[in-house]
Amino acid sequence: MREIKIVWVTLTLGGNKINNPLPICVAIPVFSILKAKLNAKIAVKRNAQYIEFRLDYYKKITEINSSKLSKLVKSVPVPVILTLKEVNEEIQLKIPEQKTIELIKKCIEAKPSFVDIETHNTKDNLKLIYSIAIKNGVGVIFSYHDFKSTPNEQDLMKMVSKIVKKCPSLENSSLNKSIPRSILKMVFFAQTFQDNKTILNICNKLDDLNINFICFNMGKKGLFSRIFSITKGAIISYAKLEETLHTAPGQISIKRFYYLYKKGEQSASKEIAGF
Ligand SMILES: O=C1C[C@@](O)(C(=O)O)C[C@@H](O)[C@@H]1O
Repeated sequence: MREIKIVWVTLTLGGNKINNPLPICVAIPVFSILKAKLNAKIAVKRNAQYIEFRLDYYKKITEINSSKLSKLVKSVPVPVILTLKEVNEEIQLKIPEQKTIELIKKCIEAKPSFVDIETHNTKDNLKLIYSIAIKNGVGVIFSYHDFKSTPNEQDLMKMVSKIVKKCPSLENSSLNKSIPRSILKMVFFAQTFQDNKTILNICNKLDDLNINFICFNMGKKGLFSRIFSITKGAIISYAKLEETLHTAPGQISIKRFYYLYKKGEQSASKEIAGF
C-alpha cells in the first residue's frame, strides 16, 4: 500500500522526491517582537527550515529600529527572511514606497539571510536594495504577488522575462546556486485546480533556466502547487505556524504541510484539490 502511494506521487508529479526536512518557510506575523520570537522558535521545533518575519503586522512599524530587528534575526538558528508588504488589507495598512525602501534598508542592517522586496518597486529602488544587501552579505528575494488569479503559461513566461530584466541580478543567480543571493518569487491565486498545473509547468521552465525560484498558488484550490512546487525545483514553499497565524490565503500549518506531502495519495490529492 505504501509503495503505491509513493509511486502515485512520482507519477502524478513527475518530480523529485524531497527528503526530510522539507524546505518550508514559516511566515510569522510580527504583532510583538517577543511573541514573534517565541513563535519562530516553535516553528523551528516543528522543522521549519526558514523563518519569515512579516513586519507589516507590527503596529509601530514606522518606528522599528535595527536593534529590534536583529533580535528577531538572532532568535532562531535557521535562515531568517525579513519583509513587509506595503499594503496589508487585513490590518488596513498602506506604506508609501519610499518609506518601505527605508525600512528594508533597516532590515538589511540587522543582517538577516534575506530581505524580501516586491518587484513593483521602481527599478532604481530594486537595484539600490540589491547593492546594499549584497555589500552586507544579505540575499534578496524579489517577490511578485497576484491575489486574484493565475495567468496562462504564455503570459507567465512574459512576466518572468520582464521581472528578470528589472532585477538583473536574477540573470546571474545560477552562477552560485548553492548560495542563492537572489531569488525570484512568483505567487498567484488559484481559481481552479488547473491553475496548479500551470504553475508546476512554470516551475519546470524556471528550473530549466537555472533561476533560483519560489513559485506556487495561494488560495484553497492552490494547495497542490504550494505543497508540490518543491519537487519541481522551487527552493522554498511557505506555511503558517498554526490556524490563527496566517499571512496569506490558502496557507496551511507546517504540521499539515508535512502530513499532506507525506500522504501523497489520491485521496490526499482530492483533499488538496478542494473537491
Ligand atoms: O510571499 C509569501 C508567500 C505567502 O504569500 C503565502 O502564500 O504563504 C506568505 C507571505 O508571507 C510570503 O511573503
